[in-house]
Amino acid sequence: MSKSYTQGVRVVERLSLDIAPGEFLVLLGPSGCGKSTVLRMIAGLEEPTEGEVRLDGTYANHVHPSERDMAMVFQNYALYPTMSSRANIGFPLRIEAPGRDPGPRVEATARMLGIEDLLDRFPHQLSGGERQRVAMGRAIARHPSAFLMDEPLANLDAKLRNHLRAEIARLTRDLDVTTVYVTHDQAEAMSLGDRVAVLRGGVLQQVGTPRVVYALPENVFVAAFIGTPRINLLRGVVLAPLDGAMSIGLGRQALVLPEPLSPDHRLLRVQQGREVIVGLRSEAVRLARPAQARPGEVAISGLVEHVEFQGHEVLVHLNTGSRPALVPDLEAPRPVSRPTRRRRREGRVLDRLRDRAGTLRAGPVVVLEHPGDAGSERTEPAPAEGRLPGDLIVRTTPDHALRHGMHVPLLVDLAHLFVFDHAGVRICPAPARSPDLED
Ligand SMILES: Nc1ncnc2c1ncn2[C@@H]1O[C@H](COP(=O)(O)OP(=O)(O)OP(=O)(O)O)[C@@H](O)[C@H]1O
Repeated sequence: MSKSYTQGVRVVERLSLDIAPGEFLVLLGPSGCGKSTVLRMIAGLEEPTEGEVRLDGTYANHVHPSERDMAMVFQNYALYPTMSSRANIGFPLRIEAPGRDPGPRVEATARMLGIEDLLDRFPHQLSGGERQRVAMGRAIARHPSAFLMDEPLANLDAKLRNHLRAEIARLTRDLDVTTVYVTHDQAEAMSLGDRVAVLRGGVLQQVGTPRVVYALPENVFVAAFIGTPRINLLRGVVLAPLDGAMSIGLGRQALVLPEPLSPDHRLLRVQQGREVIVGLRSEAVRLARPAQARPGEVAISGLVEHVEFQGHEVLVHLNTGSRPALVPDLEAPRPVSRPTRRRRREGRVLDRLRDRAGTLRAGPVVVLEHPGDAGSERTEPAPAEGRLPGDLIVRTTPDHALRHGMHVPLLVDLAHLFVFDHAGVRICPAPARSPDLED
């Protein structure tokens, strides 16, 4: 299905998703990517501009929200301020079955959520977490066929969020109710979802189990959006000389691919001379000398730029002489200078062109700052605005005595190497190859 609010501008672009009965599906993406719009179309609060919503296989575009047997939970609780928790939880039951006493269901729901002692309080007498529990109670009490949750934990502090997250996971599992959950928090998505659907600019990028979207991201955006610390993305170039070992040049250094080449590495040969993006999660690199290399590990080195102490671990920001690839939607917003009149006019023309094209809000997944000069011997990485120095972040234990300016040896585990083409699409591991992870 697609959705346009203003004519021609699609905020959801040909999204196709099958949600299984009892499944917990998370819609994940940055602010404004269309998650809530998708949820509202499922709820019936918005009608798709094109396409179909099917409920249990039946065309349902025109089915009124109240007829869809779904319960929504919002970020802002949306409790009736003049009603007690008891009345709030019982409200949908009274609408559904007027004349029947909602009491027993309300009591049972409150027991399930551990909020029996809050039933006679009013919303202004409750904390944020308690209000959200009451809102959950109101959704659960009706025994709907689906829960739709729009960032229900966004207004709570981190500790409470973790606690309620665990509660939501337990409740939805126990109740076995199909749940669609919207969030921009990847950690929340990964810990809750049976599957995670990653959206960007209204376009579905990938849908899969948390394990698959983490281990086999289909493009640079998914790779960068999921996982902390964020994956390292370095601009590289594939070097495949006829008479020597194949390698991926990373500015000042290169990853030499061990012989015999693995099937995935062999496929990289067609990229010879082309710019690629190398993705290394922090677990793919360790601080160790070349002599300690295990099979499949190759040596590079880096200069310590910054050491981030986190207690149980340390994040080391290194300069390896490569240049980072930027993922536009994920970079910190840059200060916008006031547009000149000319630029404003150009903006309007662009908007009109975009309108006429009918789509697409999603630009390129990745931006290579200076296309064409990837192979050149630039030794200094160009630091992106607002970023910490260094092009590679490595996780290590706190017992390494590291200081700014130290030169340290590194081992890269090629089993954890991702390679994306210049447009950001994953080419290694090869997309067709699906290790046992793909389920
Ligand atoms: N009623 C509306 N009229 C016009 N544009 C809208 C309307 N609702 C949403 N939009 C636009 O549609 C796009 C998607 O919005 P949506 O709320 O679905 O995104 P989201 O991913 O849920 O974002 P957030 O996490 O910030 O809520 C945004 O650009 C938004 O400005």
